[in-house]
Amino acid sequence: MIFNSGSQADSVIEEKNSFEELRSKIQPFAGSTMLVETALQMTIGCRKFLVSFLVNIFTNLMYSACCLLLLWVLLDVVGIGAPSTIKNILAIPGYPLVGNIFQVLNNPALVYMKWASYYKTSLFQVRLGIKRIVVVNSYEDVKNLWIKHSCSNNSRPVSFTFHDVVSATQGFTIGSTPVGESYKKKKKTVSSGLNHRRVIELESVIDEESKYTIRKIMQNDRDLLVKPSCNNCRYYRTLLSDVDMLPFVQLYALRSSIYITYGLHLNVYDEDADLAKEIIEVENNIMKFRAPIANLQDYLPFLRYITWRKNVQAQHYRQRRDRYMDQFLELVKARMDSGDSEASSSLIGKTLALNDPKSQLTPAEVKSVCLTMVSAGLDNTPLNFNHLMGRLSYPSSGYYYQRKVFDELMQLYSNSVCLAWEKVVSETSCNFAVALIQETLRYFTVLPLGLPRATSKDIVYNNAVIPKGTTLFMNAFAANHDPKKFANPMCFKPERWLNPETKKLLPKESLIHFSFGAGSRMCSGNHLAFKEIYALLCRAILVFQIKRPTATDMLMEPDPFKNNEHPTAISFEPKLFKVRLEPRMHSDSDELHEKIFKGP
Ligand code: HEM
Repeated sequence: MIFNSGSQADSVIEEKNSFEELRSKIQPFAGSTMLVETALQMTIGCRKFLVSFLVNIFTNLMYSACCLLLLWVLLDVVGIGAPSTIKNILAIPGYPLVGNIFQVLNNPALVYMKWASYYKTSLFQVRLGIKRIVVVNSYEDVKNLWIKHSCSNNSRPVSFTFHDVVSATQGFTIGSTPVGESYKKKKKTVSSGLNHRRVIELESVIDEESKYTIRKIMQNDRDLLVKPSCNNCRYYRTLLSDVDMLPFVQLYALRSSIYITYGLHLNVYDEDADLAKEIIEVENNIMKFRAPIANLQDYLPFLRYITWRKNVQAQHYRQRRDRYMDQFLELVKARMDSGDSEASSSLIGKTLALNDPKSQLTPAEVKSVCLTMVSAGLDNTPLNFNHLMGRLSYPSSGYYYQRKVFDELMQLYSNSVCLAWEKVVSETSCNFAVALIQETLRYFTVLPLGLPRATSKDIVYNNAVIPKGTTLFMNAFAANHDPKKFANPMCFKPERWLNPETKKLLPKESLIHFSFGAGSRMCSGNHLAFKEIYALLCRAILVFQIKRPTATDMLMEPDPFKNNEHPTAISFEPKLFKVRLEPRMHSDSDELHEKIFKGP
């Protein structure tokens, strides 16, 4: 036998000695020498097998550990495959290979905000698997990087789940299209349909849709159907009078976008109810694939082969979406062919009829515009409105805000709810209502991390060069709650948008929030969203008193993070809450009641 080392030789000699000792002990008692020999051989065999087995395991473990160590050195220390660090910007410490990804899975905006405060810097970089991302937290840095550097900060990053799987057939929405010629054409089309002037022209749509929504809310509650002067529902309220406003507002936003886009009236409470439910469900689920962190496979590519369930889900929603998106497009084309004027004057109708080859969109670009229009405001507008309703249902502060809006409307419109009902669609003159909406947009910041940006050129900022192609996250929640800009930022205070003496709105430039983003890729639907919320809010306050729900556990939790049902989602998704609606009584409330039920 060849011994590898002295210690191994020693152990064999030791083993032999103990074997002789054992033999001498057994010998006197053994009936048969053969039997003893066999027993001894077996004992030694087992022992040898056990030792070699343990040595094998140990060797394999050592090999695996060495391989992992080597992999870590190559990938993390040497940096093969790892995104390179940007000099002069703090890099938040993370873990090998995955970086910071598992630290920011839940409520990433809150985690970033805490890091900004802990490391005393608004600007830092994180590593999410194979991607390096610069996160910007303060009001001032957001303003500088998004507005002053808007030409270099004007693209969108491309992700595997959203761009390659979900968007494979209908194309990307405009908000997720990287900058380029195609983006410019699509953006121009949507902007021309949603700019300030065009939104004023869309008054009739908002008038009809907000009236329809208020009527449906009233029809949903038997007590609200009675004329206000005969109504005594406040004496016998039950749990049934608590209402979840979100589905009504989602249908309001959906009907408005479908009409603006295709010139079609969806009968969302009757024959198109299933279709409406399908669109809301599918779009809501697709939004989840856009979440900046939830799709781990975007950052850890090897998961693309393991997390097949995510891909299957993404493909499933894509197919469901294809069905209704293709149907809408076919329908609008057929209506245009049959001379339907509403279809021809819709956004898509006008786009399809365009003859200028320069600005003409390809079929894929038309699909992308349709998709943007259907999906963009479907969640954000209703969620903001709903948050505001929750605020108004708080007994002292909320009731006070409603009184302020109502009194101002009465002062503006000759003390008539009927006149105010008409005017709130064409004018946005109620300062307190505007302030309430601005404060809701700021405080709630429905998209706390906005939509990610990608730099299209190098940006030199504070001694650092942020290279072209870097992903930037605007922590819009942190910037909107920056104490250097907003005094007492965690407090919901609509008055901050008003001049303390005149009670008029502050000039636009003096106070800005980032809930619609900023710069060249700011939300194209901001005028429409604002107008939709303003008209519905004023009309709701003219007709109802929004009260605390009868079930006390249904009162809204105002902190968006605590109230967030899906902390990994891209937008805040509040837990279910309700409000109670009582009819508002004013001198011409009965007349308004009749008006709401008249006509289409
Ligand atoms: C309260 C409601 C809404 C909120 C809070 C909101 C918020 C946002 C945000 C944060 C962005 C990213 C901006 C940036 O990167 O700077 C965005 C982009 C966009 N939004 Fe909205 N949005 C709302 C409603 C709407 C509506 C109703 C539409 C249209 C029907 C719309 C259309 C778009 C489009 C087209 C973009 C992409 C702009 C681009 O990339 O050039 N949004 N929105």
